[in-house]
Amino acid sequence: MANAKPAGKSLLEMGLTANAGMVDADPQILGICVDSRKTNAGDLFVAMCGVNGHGGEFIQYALRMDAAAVLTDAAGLEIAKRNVAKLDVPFIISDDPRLDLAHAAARFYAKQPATMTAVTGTNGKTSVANFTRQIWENLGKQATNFGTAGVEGAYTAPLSHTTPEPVTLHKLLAELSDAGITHASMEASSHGLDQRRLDGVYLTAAGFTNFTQDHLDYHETFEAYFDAKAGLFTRVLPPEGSAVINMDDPRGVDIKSLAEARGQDVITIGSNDCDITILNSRFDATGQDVRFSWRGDVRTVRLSLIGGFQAQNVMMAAGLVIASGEQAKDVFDTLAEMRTVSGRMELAATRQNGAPVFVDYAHTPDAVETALRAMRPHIMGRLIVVLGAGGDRDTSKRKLMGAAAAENADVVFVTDDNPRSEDPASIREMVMQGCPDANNVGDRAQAILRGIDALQPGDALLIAGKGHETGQTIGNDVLPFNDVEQASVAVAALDGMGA
Ligand SMILES: CC(=O)N[C@H]1[C@@H](OP(=O)(O)OP(=O)(O)OC[C@H]2O[C@@H](n3ccc(=O)[nH]c3=O)[C@H](O)[C@@H]2O)O[C@H](CO)[C@@H](O)[C@@H]1O[C@H](C)C(=O)N[C@@H](C)C(=O)N[C@H](CCC(=O)O)C(=O)O
Ligand SMILES: Nc1ncnc2c1ncn2[C@@H]1O[C@H](COP(=O)(O)OP(=O)(O)OP(=O)(O)O)[C@@H](O)[C@H]1O
Ligand SMILES: N[C@H](CCC[C@H](N)C(=O)O)C(=O)O
Ligand SMILES: [Mg+2]
Repeated sequence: MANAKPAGKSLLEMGLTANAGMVDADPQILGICVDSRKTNAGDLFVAMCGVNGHGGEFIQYALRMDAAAVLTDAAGLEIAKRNVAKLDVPFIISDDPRLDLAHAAARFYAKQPATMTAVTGTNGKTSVANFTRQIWENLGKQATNFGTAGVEGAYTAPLSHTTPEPVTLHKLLAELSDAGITHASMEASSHGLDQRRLDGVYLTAAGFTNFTQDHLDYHETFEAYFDAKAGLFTRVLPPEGSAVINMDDPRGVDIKSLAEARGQDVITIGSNDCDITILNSRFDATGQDVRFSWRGDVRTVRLSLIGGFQAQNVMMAAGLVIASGEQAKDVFDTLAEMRTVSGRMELAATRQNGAPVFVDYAHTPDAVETALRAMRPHIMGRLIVVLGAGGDRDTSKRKLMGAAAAENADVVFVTDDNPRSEDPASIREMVMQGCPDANNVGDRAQAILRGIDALQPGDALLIAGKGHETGQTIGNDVLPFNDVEQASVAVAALDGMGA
């Protein structure tokens, strides 16, 4: 792996000016750190106000580790003054330390793939980012995508956040650049946007998929959640960038106005009178044929993907690639090559009687409804679903997820999905409030086995919520668990190993 750690930089080179402490000093900054427990000598320590407390409390410890400078806000400075006798390093006091951190990290690492896109929206970010990378690859580019499933494509690495925090993000971008990656597509989570994690990235284009309920535990109101997402267009994407917008979502029109007000070019996607218009679709057991137009020019493509929403995601990826400079015809010529994104409507196993088992990452009410409704035209028989809801996450979505399952599937199994610190039975009870007739089977492997056992010829099973995940988080333990593997094991157990 390339060593992306740059030589030291002065505060000035990082765009920072000291306005407290030793204001005349401009030390060489050797690294940037947001956690006092990981601070090294020579680091810029960034003390931010967080969910659990103010990072200002930890300035005293960072200084003991010989941090060379501190970036914080007025409250952080007051806390430091209380805890430290003499502030003998430069302090940068900012109204928005997270924003300054993002730009400082960009200047510190100072490299990124030249062509970069980001996508936001409640659902579809990972899928769009992955399809964008696949299109670039098919056009012969050195490309990666990164987000919930880590870094994928010509460069791979694990990630702990969907949108990495600025230091991790810009270190990664420098590594990608050093490894010869010229094109990268990333996910912009609402947490990441709210916390300014990607404000230092130079984007050529940005996409908006949709806006429905999730993460109200963090954002509290729908408007705050929407504003966080809108920040991708009002703050991060520069005026010379292009916005690619799903107009079938009711909030697409709002994003379009915001993008136009900023002077950005707009490419619209939708089923009516858009730049890319999905005119018609024909679904079968293995995929779909899509008839669409690009600025009036009609084409068809065969996609080996299950679910009409996946065609929307593919078209959004095509829009992002076109917006980033590729010829539309070349882009559309690659679409038949799109492969399933891991854990997104992925065919995990097929029973001897022909009934398929799909694994999907639907973990919001809208995604559960969308995924189940999207499967209907592909199947002839009943639709069975296994789902749960995560612990330590938006509790108000649980009942709604249960209701979406009851309304759109014929048989429902409610099970566990990363209960984390919560009591798993209580989470299932909250889901069951939306689907009182469902089967309540806590053990996920057991629920999958029972769902698969229920499959008759022509039926299909959707195992929702964990997608590509490889663990079940119970308390602080992460037990190995993979829905795709469990589906194969269950089919083999029921139909015989040779099945
Ligand atoms: C709720 C949330 O997003 N929290 C993020 C936030 O933490 P925070 O600032 O609130 O941290 P805090 O615990 O209040 O501490 C305040 C400050 O004191 C510092 N500190 C704390 C303790 C100490 O001993 N020393 C010290 O210096 C902390 O580093 C922090 O800077 O800023 C941190 C640094 O950027 C993030 O790592 C952290 O992500 C936490 C771990 C997290 O789990 N975030 C999830 C919810 C998240 O971001 N998810 C989205 C995807 C969601 C989705 O779409 O599904 C993502 O992009 O991954
Ligand atoms: N365009 C879409 N509209 C509605 N639902 C979608 C769409 N695309 C994907 N989904 C549903 O959402 C699930 C998650 O998809 P994906 O992982 O691409 O979204 P995400 O936005 O990255 O999610 P996360 O917030 O976890 O990062 C899919 O498994 C599918 O059920
Ligand atoms: N990135 C999302 C994914 C949730 C997936 C689901 N398996 C869960 O644990 O709730 C989150 O952390 O909210
Ligand atoms: Mg994602």
